[in-house]
Amino acid sequence: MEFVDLQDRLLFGIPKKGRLNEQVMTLLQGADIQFHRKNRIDIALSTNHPIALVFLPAADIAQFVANGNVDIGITGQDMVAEAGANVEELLALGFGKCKLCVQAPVDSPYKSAKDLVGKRIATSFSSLVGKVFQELDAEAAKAAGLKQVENPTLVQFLSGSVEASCALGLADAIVDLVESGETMHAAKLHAIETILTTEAVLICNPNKHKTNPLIEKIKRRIEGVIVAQRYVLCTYNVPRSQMAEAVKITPGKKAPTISALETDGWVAVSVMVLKSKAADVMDALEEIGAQDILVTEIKNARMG
Ligand SMILES: Nc1ncnc2c1ncn2[C@@H]1O[C@H](COP(=O)(O)OP(=O)(O)OP(=O)(O)O)[C@@H](O)[C@H]1O
Ligand SMILES: O=P(O)(O)OC[C@H]1O[C@H](OP(=O)(O)OP(=O)(O)O)[C@H](O)[C@@H]1O
Ligand SMILES: [Mg+2]
Repeated sequence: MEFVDLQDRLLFGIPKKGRLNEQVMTLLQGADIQFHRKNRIDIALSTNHPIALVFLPAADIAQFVANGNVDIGITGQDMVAEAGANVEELLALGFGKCKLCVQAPVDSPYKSAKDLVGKRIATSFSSLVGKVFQELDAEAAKAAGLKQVENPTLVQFLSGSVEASCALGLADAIVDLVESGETMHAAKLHAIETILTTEAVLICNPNKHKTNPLIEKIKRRIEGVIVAQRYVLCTYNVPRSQMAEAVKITPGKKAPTISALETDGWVAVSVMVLKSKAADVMDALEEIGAQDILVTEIKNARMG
């Protein structure tokens, strides 16, 4: 194998496949972190920064960052919690949003996690789930005046297709991620408790952050890409008498930029608006007499 010289490069752990991969690739592109990845090689040197991208399973990234095998990385908060990894969360990225839920067959009598004490639970999150059920076991024992329960809950690790385990008779319930609920409903399961909510995060080894200005630069660039993805720029003209109303509708991220127009009694406003709210904002502005309302995409941003 060709020798890859990683000396003096910041190592950046990237999910190599799965739900987070595509969006992370978009972030890297937006942040202008260029690289060339050879087929089937999991380390790619950036061509315009002293960075090496290390493509890893999302589940391993938190531990790699905590151990200092890579300096920074992107993975889910669920993965950080499961690994019990000591990492610094630099930035929540706003994608990979889902919940880790206890799920039971819809035709089962289980209505809460407590009902599953002494039963069999299948999950890919055996460390987190083990802790949850250890506590529930202890509570059940205490309530019964015992030192410990006779039948401790059995938490069984499965690396994938966890939702099939109830139908296969392997488990009484499962703990797995839920986003749309499609997978859960297709397996005739329903959520009876949420253990945590999660999204993708940029993480860093706690000892590396303060010493490496490149980490701060990457964070700022990624932050800019996220703002640009989330917001649009709205400009409009409005009678000065309606300015207070207009500011209520478009308060902006910090404050709107307001400038006087040549036409007497009118002002021009330029303001950032959440993309998801843009159509409602345009309706509301029109109602108060605003004119020439334009919404434009933001390509990149740096906020104060
Ligand atoms: N349905 C989902 N919706 C949103 N985010 C999700 C979803 N499933 C997983 N994630 C997030 O993505 C992270 C990585 O999960 P993913 O399933 O992509 O990895 P994987 O299991 O290694 O890949 P694959 O499923 O391709 O084998 C999870 O830890 C979670 O944070
Ligand atoms: O609520 P939903 O929108 O259906 O999403 C939840 C599913 O997404 C993930 O699976 P993934 O697609 O990563 O497949 P996997 O089970 O092979 O990991 C997760 O493990 C759930 O099964
Ligand atoms: Mg998966």
